[in-house]
Amino acid sequence: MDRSRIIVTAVVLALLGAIVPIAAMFHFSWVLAVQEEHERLELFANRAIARASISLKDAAGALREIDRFTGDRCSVDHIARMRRLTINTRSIEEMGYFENGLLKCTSWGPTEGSVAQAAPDFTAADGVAVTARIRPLANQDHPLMALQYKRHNVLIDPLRFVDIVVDPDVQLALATNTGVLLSALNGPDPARIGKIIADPGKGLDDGHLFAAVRGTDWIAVATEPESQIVDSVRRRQLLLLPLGAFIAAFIIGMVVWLSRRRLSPLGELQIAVRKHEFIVHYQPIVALRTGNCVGAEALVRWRRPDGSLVRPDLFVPLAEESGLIAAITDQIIALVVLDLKKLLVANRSLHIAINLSPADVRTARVLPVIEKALQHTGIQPRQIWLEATERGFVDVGSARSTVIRARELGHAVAIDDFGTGYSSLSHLEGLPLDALKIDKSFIDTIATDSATSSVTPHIIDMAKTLKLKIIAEGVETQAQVDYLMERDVDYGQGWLFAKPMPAAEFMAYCRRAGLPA
Ligand SMILES: Nc1nc2c(ncn2[C@@H]2O[C@@H]3COP(=O)(O)O[C@H]4[C@@H](O)[C@H](n5cnc6c(=O)[nH]c(N)nc65)O[C@@H]4COP(=O)(O)O[C@H]3[C@H]2O)c(=O)[nH]1
Repeated sequence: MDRSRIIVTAVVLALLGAIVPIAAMFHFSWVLAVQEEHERLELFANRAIARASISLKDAAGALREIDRFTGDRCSVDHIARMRRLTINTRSIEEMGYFENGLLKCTSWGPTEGSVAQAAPDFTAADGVAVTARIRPLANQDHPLMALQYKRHNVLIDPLRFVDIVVDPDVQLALATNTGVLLSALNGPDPARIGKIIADPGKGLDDGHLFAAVRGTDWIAVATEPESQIVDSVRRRQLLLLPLGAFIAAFIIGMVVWLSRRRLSPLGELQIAVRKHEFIVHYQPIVALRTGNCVGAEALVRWRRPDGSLVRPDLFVPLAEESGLIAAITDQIIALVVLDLKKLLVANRSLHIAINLSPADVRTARVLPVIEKALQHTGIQPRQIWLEATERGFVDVGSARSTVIRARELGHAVAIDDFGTGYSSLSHLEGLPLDALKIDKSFIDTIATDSATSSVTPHIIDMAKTLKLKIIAEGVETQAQVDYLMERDVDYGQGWLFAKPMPAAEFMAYCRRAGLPA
């Protein structure tokens, strides 16, 4: 992902991180307020059911008691008994006695026997038959409910069933389980109640919150306008919005931190390692006397997703500092094998020099990696040279054991950029090296009157004393070649011969320049 895409992604994530938690808290405030209100409405509906059941139980008790009366029916005693029960039972408006399906007397006295017994809507669990709505002769506009047990019945004002204390904004309705509306409190909309009874539960309908509860014999519905929860929502918002703002700030902070990390050089390098964004260019090494190509130095390049190449001196120091260099070295080893296996197998005199970091030299970790990479390839270990700068040999003890082990495995080991650090002859004497690369800065002084120009012959002499092969690095002019050849320097590497190039070009170069016998 390139920088602009990372920035756009980070901005989008930060915006989402800011909006989503706050929007979620608005939503939760609403959901919690609705949930609480539903519970309150459910409580009212439950109370209405309990109230209706108590009323029904009282009325049924009165009916059973009058049924046990043994005297003459509709006698003074019978009527007086019915009246007493009517007065003492809160829910009962009137009690009546039927004979042959016609009302013969009530708690208020004998009747003319013209009122017929109403057909029941349902029979409750205790055997009491319920007729939901009957219109008494005395008050046709105010329907009552009739409960009937054997020959007696009682009339009940349905309002008694919802006779509970509720807020004025809460509307209550009670219906039979079969859906017949019995009574209502605070004037609920009958159409809405009808809809809710048909599908009882909790919810929001046309700006009204509702909760319906189904009892054994009844369904109670409590509703109220949605606007009633505004205060409750605000209260919750006051609590939850700071939490949302905190989460938003946390997410934005994380996005900024992660994107800065991702955009930092180290973050980019880590991703490059993970995505194997490295390639190898090969710079030919030539035999100065014949001009033949004897091998190449493998030089890493970081190919960015946009195709641009990053020079190693821009990222190798960071890779060494962060420890990522180990993974990069491993990838370079694998790439060298992949790129040049055929060429190396066909030309045993060719070698490829791989650069090791100081840590690689210190730990020797890289040796088994190379051993494994060469397995079953046909490439001989002596065709892989290992190069390390003077910095890699500072800790002589561990460097020495790595060099010894590398040479046991068949590799040649070269000291790179020689002369730029603090290596001295005595320092080198302790290391069983194979080759020495003279740094470009010394080659540059050849045929000049620079102050350091006198150092180059000393380095050459020193290498010869130690019987090391000498490779002159950064050769750019024929004058430098002539000078080096005069002093029997074996090999040269530099732009005069070729710049670092991809594997295919290097193979073509070798064919052109010729290979040693
Ligand atoms: N102006 C000029 N330059 C010349 C000439 N001949 C060669 N060079 C450059 O000198 C550098 C030689 O590599 P080095 O001394 O090992 O120095 C290397 C090496 O220390 C390090 N490096 C490169 N690849 C790797 C790698 O795979 N692993 C590790 N650990 N370090 C690497 O990065 C350094 C720089 O590598 P490069 O940028 O490829 O630069 C290369 C090469 O392109 C010339 O005639 N004129």
